[in-house]
Amino acid sequence: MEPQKILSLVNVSKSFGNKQVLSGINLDVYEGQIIGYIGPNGAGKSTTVKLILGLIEGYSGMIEIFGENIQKSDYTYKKRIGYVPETAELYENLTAFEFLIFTGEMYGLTSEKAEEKAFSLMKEFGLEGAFHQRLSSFSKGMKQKVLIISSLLHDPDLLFYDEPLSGLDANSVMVIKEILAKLAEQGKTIFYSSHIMDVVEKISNRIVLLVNGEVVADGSFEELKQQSQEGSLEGIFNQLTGFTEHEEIAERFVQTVSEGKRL
Ligand SMILES: Nc1ncnc2c1ncn2[C@@H]1O[C@H](COP(=O)(O)OP(=O)(O)OP(=O)(O)O)[C@@H](O)[C@H]1O
Repeated sequence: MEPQKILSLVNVSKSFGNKQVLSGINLDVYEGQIIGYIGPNGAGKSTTVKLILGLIEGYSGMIEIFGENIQKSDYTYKKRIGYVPETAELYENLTAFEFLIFTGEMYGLTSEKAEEKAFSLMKEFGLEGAFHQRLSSFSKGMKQKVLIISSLLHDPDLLFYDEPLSGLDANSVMVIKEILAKLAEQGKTIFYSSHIMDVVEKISNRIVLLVNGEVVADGSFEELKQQSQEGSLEGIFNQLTGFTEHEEIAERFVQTVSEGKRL
């Protein structure tokens, strides 16, 4: 059976004022794919994700999710989506329990089911003792785990993760990587945006590189490696973004830092 197309971007362009941020993005994403969506700071990655999620508006081209044009469909498709944003506004005064019940119910779970699932998932992360504590008292990594749980409570088919491992320790990173691989095996589709190249290299089965709002590479790590003759995704990234100046920049930076000190 042909894999199902989950997400499609056709010639999508977006400008903020007179600044063009995305220039004709074409992308078809299929069931079970883990897309590593990478690119330099300001390339337009978050903008792409926010457009797909309907969080920002005003673009040209077409975006389809689960076969429906998002400009024409109602909001029901959102129930099948999970999202961990780059910077999250957590309701810090709520406890983890309250926050997770709230998001679970918003996505259509009963409060009993949301509580049961939220507690079990918190427990798997070793956070059951903090279930009734306010999020304001959570460490960065604990908050990140709560966000990951909230993105999965309703068992979505399509996941958008923007730097999801931010603040997580090495053990937790291993667990999340494994979880993502298992979710993809079950047919979930994951759109994964990150700057941590070795993680992207390991977990993605397809890598899309965005530079200045344009897709400049799209393929598996093995395919990109063959095209570029570089051994690591970091090397491929440097090569395709034309960046070779790290030593010179560091040299000038440190020189400036050490200038003009009064003794
Ligand atoms: N609401 C906005 N208004 C004006 N410009 C914006 C807005 N959001 C993003 N931009 C601009 O769009 C460009 C792309 O931003 P975006 O956040 O999509 O980049 P990114 O690839 O996710 O970067 P990073 O890796 O740093 O997170 C940047 O130049 C940014 O300044």
